[in-house]
Amino acid sequence: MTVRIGCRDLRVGVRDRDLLHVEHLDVDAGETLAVLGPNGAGKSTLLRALARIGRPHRAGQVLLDGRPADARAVRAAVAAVLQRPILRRGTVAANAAAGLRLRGVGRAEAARRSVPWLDALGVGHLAGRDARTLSGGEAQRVAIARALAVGPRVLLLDEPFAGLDATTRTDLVADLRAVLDDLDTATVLVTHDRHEAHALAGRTALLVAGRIRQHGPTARVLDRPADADCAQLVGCTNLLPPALTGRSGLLVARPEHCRPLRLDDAPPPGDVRVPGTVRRIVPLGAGVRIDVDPESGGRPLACLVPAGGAVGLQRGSPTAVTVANADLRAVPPDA
Ligand SMILES: Nc1ncnc2c1ncn2[C@@H]1O[C@H](COP(=O)(O)OP(=O)(O)OP(=O)(O)O)[C@@H](O)[C@H]1O
Repeated sequence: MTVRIGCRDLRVGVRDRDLLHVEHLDVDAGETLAVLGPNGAGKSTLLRALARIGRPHRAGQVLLDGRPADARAVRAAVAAVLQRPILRRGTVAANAAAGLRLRGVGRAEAARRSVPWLDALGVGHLAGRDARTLSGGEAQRVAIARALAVGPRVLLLDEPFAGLDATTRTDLVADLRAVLDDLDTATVLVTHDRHEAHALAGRTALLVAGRIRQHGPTARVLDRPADADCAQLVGCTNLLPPALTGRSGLLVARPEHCRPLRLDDAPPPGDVRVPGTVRRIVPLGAGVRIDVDPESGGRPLACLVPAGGAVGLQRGSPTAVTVANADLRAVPPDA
């Protein structure tokens, strides 16, 4: 694999405040890297700095093919898709061709090269439609087709699925995955959704407060959070300090791995068991979320169980949140 785009010691700031400081990031040709972070972490700032658009970065370098690249070289290599697609007046076909037209390609050639991307993204049948009449999901597909039509060496996606309903999002994620699998484009996907990272990216970087806290193969990052902030990002939202578990060190667990048992049910040996009281029960369609206040105090623990899993429990019921040893992860305590 060859490194297609990267950065070294990249800093972006306002006045005396650094919004972003990324020491080292590389994305290979044909690879998708997810940048996962909470609101305000600096994800869009990183994407814009990589694309060399907007505010100039304060320090550091953006690399293309391993060498420092100026804004012109980066812009020639990169196509970006933003959270809310901006489509121009005119037909869907004209919008899909717009990136190529901007790069000086003639009208007929631009149409010839862009129409297959509309087909690949499942919106070929809308080619003649006024682009401003499209739904959010359709518009996002056209925006992705427009970006891919230019044959970008680097594709930057800034929360491209935000604002889409669950079914539309799942369909688009699957279609995009199939398209990207056939390209040697280096793709950076910014998202706050770990499921999107899992579906699309071989590697994931967790960005917290402008810094990369953890970085590695997506499956490993999602399964082995490096600290409590990373644990929250990857869905291990239950914090189990020693006072709750009797064990040394901070443990974390996913709600789907926590079960509210009756107080007199003996958990299998080795499982952690936290006695408490049901705080609330929230039906969530296919499942039920049961929040439990631990007896010894601290933040409530969330249990996600299949529908029917709350039988016999109500607000105020005594219970014991139980987690199998294999589902617990140890993280260092906050610095
Ligand atoms: N011009 C600016 N002046 C001051 N602060 C700014 C400016 N632009 C961005 N910021 C701050 O920089 C931080 C990072 O913003 P950014 O948009 O990159 O976050 P993000 O991770 O993409 O968030 P979201 O998920 O909400 O889109 C935020 O705290 C934001 O308020």
